[in-house]
Amino acid sequence: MNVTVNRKAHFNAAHRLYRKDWSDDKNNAVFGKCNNPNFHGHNYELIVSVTGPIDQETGYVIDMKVLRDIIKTEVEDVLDHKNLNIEVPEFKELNPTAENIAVVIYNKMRPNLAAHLDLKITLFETPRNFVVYSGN
Ligand SMILES: Nc1nc2c(c(=O)[nH]1)N=C([C@H](O)[C@H](O)COP(=O)(O)OP(=O)(O)OP(=O)(O)O)CN2
Ligand SMILES: [Zn+2]
Repeated sequence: MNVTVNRKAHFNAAHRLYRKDWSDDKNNAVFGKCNNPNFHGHNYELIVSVTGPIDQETGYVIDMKVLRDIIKTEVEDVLDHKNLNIEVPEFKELNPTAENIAVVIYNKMRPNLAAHLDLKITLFETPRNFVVYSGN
């Protein structure tokens, strides 16, 4: 019997969507206002979902306090109030789209969880735009 434990978090970050190897015209055509050279920001809302069996002794799938601390260390401390393009090494050569941010968060969280637990990342970039990544 598997149960999913969910923990919400949030962070604020600035970014610019563009490719260095494209012309200004092409970046503007593809990314529009998201290609603003002076960057723009989002209030990202994150849901981290961990699925697995209930431990018969503790009644936990995972201790939510442990999950909270992993999110703080691996996500909030790294991304909150940062310029993703400039300050976060993973995005030096990777466009910080919602899709890529979700994959980066997954890859940072995954090693901190026991192998028998499944991980799903749901990331809201705006109240209406969100992505989901489960590692495949
Ligand atoms: N597939 C993706 N498409 C877009 C991404 C992305 O990460 N993945 N990102 C952006 C922009 O960064 C931003 O998210 C767009 O903001 P905006 O158009 O203002 O979105 P809103 O939901 O706030 O606005 P609406 O008025 O509801 O459209 C663009 N595309
Ligand atoms: Zn944006």
